[in-house]
Amino acid sequence: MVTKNSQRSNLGVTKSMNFFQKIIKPFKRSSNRGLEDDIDRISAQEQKVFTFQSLVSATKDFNPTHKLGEGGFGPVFKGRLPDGREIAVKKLSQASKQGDNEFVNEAKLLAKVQHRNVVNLWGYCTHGEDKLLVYEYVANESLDKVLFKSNRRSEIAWKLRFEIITGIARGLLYLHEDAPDCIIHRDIKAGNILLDDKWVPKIADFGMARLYQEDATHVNTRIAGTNGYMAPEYVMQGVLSVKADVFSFGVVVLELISGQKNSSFSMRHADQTLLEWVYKLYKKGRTMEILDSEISASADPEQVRLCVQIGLLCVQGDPRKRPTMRRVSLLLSRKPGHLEEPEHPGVPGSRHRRRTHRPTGASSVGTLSTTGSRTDSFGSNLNTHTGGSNTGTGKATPVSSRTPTPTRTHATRSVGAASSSSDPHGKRHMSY
Ligand SMILES: Nc1ncnc2c1ncn2[C@@H]1O[C@H](COP(=O)(O)OP(=O)(O)OP(=O)(O)O)[C@@H](O)[C@H]1O
Repeated sequence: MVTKNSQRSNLGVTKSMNFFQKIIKPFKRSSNRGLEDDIDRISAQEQKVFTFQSLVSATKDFNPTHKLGEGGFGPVFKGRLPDGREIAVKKLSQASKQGDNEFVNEAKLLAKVQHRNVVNLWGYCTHGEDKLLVYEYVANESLDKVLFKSNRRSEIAWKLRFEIITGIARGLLYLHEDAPDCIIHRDIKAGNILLDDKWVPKIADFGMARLYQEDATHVNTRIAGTNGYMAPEYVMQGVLSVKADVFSFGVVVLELISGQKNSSFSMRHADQTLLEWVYKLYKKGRTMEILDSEISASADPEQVRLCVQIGLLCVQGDPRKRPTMRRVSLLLSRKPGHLEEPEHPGVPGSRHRRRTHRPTGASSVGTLSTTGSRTDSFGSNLNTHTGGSNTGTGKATPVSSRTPTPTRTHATRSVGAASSSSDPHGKRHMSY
């Protein structure tokens, strides 16, 4: 039996429920929507996807006043995200013929490459024909501008230069041995070292070869290196290994010490390169004469000598003799006991290279091709298998026995004789 009292109290419950629902209803709806928005945002962040509209807003519609410059891969714009973070947006030129899916897959992989000494890729965007990469913005200029194109050279005193050398070494070691997918940069040069507001060096443009695969008809001269920094074996025979990056690193080290640009040094002194000049002075025991006169007062002679010796070890003609980046980092981080004597430096190559003949089934790297005969003991020839992993056994796969693939190439880690170490992780691919 329903009493008046119970009716009244039921009414009270219903009334208060209605009241409660009224209060929470709009809140519930908006909180659901908020939740959905959050999930969308978080998943976009996870996927590292930027909408085109967000990049248009961030760069004020790619306003020319926001343009930081234009390199071989296309223009770069400075932008600011709604959360205040500054970004550098690289609009890739159409030369990247990749399809959207392939681009997205490669960009996702590159976005996992995160280190204090590399320019971190925060995400990407595809919009019609456009493909864009979104990087952290690095506030100071690139090393080449500070060192060669301004009168700011003296701002980077010796201590700073030593720290820059150490930072680049760490970044390269990470790319070679510790990144999720092992990366051979192929274009280490002063212009690809960006400096942040605390002068921390960050390696830019890593992994671009993944986004700019060339095909049989399209010769991509941009991705494979720059004048004055390229290892001779890469230029002449198309043999690519981590040791090619070590060579380029050595050139940057010697440029940092001397304050002289290798390519313009050769123009001024027709008969020798910066590397040969350094080598001769080193051999004569006149190492301190190599040092940039602008910073001689600030220099620690012992550190200068160490860096010259490391630089010269890195630019040796024979890649087997060059140290790995792990060894370089170790040498820089403590006083070396015994450091071997560097041999004569190799002749650095330029961008204008000879295209060698490609044997059937071999895959090309940049503008160069592998040759079946170059399965050197230093071991870093191409491995064109896409699915298999580098086992770290150090055995270079003969080019002729490999499965050709037009889209992706991997190289085996350099593990041969004297100087190379095996892949500590054993299972990582080589990427360019
Ligand atoms: N993440 C970044 N933060 C700040 N500036 C950047 C960033 N990335 C690139 N830049 C600047 O944008 C300009 C163009 O850079 P980009 O790397 O595309 O070409 P480049 O280094 O000038 O030439 P190249 O393509 O021959 O290497 C340069 O001035 C570079 O310093």
